[in-house]
Amino acid sequence: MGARWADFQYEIYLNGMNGTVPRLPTDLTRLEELAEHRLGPGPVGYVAGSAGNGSTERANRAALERRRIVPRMLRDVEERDLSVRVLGRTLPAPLALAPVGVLSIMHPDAECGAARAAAAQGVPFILSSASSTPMETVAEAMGDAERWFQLYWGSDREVTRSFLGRARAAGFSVLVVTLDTPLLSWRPRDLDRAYLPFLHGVGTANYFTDPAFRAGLDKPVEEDPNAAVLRFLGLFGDAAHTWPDLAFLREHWEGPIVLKGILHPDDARAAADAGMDGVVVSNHGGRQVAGSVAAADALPGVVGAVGDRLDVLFDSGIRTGDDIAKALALGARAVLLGRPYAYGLGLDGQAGVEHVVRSVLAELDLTLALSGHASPATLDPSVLTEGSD
Ligand SMILES: Cc1cc2nc3c(=O)[nH]c(=O)nc-3n(C[C@H](O)[C@H](O)[C@H](O)COP(=O)(O)O)c2cc1C
Ligand SMILES: O=C(O)C(=O)c1ccccc1
Repeated sequence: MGARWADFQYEIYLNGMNGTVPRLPTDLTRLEELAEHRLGPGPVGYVAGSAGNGSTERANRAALERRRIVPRMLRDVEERDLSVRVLGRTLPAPLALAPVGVLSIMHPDAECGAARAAAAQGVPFILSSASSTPMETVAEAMGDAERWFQLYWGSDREVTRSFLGRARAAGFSVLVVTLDTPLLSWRPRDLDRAYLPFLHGVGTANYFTDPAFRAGLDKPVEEDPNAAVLRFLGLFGDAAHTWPDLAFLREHWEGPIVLKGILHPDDARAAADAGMDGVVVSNHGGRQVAGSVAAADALPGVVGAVGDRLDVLFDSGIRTGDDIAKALALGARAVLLGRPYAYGLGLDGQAGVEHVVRSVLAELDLTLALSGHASPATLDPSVLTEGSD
């Protein structure tokens, strides 16, 4: 219920009566700067960095900030409910944690810390193929909480088939297939430091524990880790896939499938034609195509093309509760939160991720209430205006 999210505001003020203030800022746009000061330059550079000169990342923020909410008054927002129906399930709020690989570079609790935080708050956790912890270990840390698996759809069918079987057996219920990363982009912050976590064996846990992956190695991973890393780099992506290949995934995954990285209405139509259940409008947080269309600018076109055929989710640039409100008003059913929770993890482990989730949802609840909306259901494009800068 909405009130539950807004309770965080009172909790913070009440703690203040004992002289306690939050350990992390409640304006989540400040987390990046804090992380830059407190965390190692290689890891924070990897998370904060993006493609080219960063223009896509800046465009993502500008496209959200340019849109402004027009608040309405006297509409009875006393009882509020942020829950939404997405992919046949009810989520307590229109939010999931985005797949973010290699989280052990942020904090030793890594994916398990983030997953426990998501579980504690009732928000789905999307585990990356490139996690630093095997999927079974993360699943165990979550109990029966909602978890989705993100697939890097690589060039080895046996490894893909094995990942899908393992993910289903470990209780991951939705498959999120990332299409925008068949190759890593030109990322100057990482290039200038010659920093790539995988070369140090971070982010390869699902592969190194996988029977199909291991079967393709001449020597066990433990005996020749470099050969294993090279095999990982050779197969994690596949730039030769085309739309008909989706039939393979449809055949081997029983639950909902969501395609992540959709920016063109025709690609969204192709997803629906291929029997997919959802898309994530995303440019990977500006980390893949420098000069790409801002994700929020691509959202209305995709919603117009397929909004009545499948569920449209959104990420890339979400930093605040009002950003979420804007994405929902543009037609997204829910959003994924990326970098902010990775910084929260880096700065304060599981508690940091919970702080980030509770802050952004409290802010969303209060933003909706103060704008005249008791639930996401009344949001539509008419709620927004494009103010002059
Ligand atoms: C450090 C880092 C690692 C990421 N790893 C993955 C990944 O393994 N799989 C994936 O689909 N997306 C990955 N993403 C992209 C996120 O899922 C999401 O699309 C992006 O973070 C959204 O942009 P934002 O964080 O700027 O809002 C990663 C993003 C970051 C910052
Ligand atoms: O860094 C990323 O953005 C990313 O998505 C990724 C790609 C390959 C492996 C791990 C993460």
